[in-house]
Amino acid sequence: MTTLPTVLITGASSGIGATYARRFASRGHDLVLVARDQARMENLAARLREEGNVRVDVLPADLTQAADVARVEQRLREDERIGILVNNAGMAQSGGFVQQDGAAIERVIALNTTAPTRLAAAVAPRFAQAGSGAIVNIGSVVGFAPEFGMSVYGASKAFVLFLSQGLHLELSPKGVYVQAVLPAGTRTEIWQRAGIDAATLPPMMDVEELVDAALGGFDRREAVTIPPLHVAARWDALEGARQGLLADIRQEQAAERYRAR
Ligand SMILES: NC(=O)C1=CN([C@@H]2O[C@H](COP(=O)(O)OP(=O)(O)OC[C@H]3O[C@@H](n4cnc5c(N)ncnc54)[C@H](OP(=O)(O)O)[C@@H]3O)[C@@H](O)[C@H]2O)C=CC1
Ligand SMILES: CC(=O)[C@H](N)C(=O)O
Repeated sequence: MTTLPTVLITGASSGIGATYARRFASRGHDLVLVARDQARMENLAARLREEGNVRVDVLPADLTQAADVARVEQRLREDERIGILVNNAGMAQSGGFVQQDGAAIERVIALNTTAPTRLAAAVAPRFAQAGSGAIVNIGSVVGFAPEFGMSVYGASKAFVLFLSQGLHLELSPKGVYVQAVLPAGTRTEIWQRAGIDAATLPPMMDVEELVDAALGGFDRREAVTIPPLHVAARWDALEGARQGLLADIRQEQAAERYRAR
């Protein structure tokens, strides 16, 4: 019998992360749950153990704190049963750029970019050595949309997409699967935590629908999964335009329109 890899999920105490935990447990995977709220994760863990005969460990960590990130990195390096990392923990923010203070900006960047990058870096060498493993990074369609007026959050999610695409190119030839998942508005606590009244926003996707679609992309080994994108050809066109732009960049000379007359 093949042993399924253990899945370490960050932000597993609520929303998308807790739903991933339920879905992976129902597929028979053991889990390591990471977030700050230990009691909430213990509750979820107890339910999953009861329902699914799976092993569930709880690893409390504040991923904006370097020492806590280091403990999770250590677990990822040393626990060889862990074969899937879901980098899901994240936070949004309300208000425009001029309303953000430095500490709030730093928290968003630490949680949404530094932590997932460090956790991926902790596990990637072991996965590459083994020739297997998967890293799932939760981005957002906001990363495409400076128009949404969430510049720091959107930039952090653009980073997640870029990082995922870079890791996909580097690691897939070594047998490691990297997936970026880009949800749009999904009904979770993220809105309330950011001080945004979700009732004032257009209708959103249900969290189970989002995670089931993301897992559909995972099973098909998609590099980028965008559950709310209805016309898949739009993504292919964007990628095609990007490749076309790269083909027209020539580093030895400025473009004609910038040359002195
Ligand atoms: N819901 C949406 O509309 C969308 C969400 N996303 C992304 O999905 C991901 C999950 O968000 P979602 O489920 O919606 O939101 P939730 O607020 O429900 O979940 C966020 C999770 O992250 C954890 N978390 C927050 N701060 C920290 C921290 N400092 N250290 C460790 N864990 C932390 C929370 O747990 P705890 O408080 O216990 O630490 C919680 O488990 C995020 O990356 C978000 O950006 C992307 C697009 C749309
Ligand atoms: C707060 C948001 O904007 C949301 N989580 C998203 O990424 O769509």
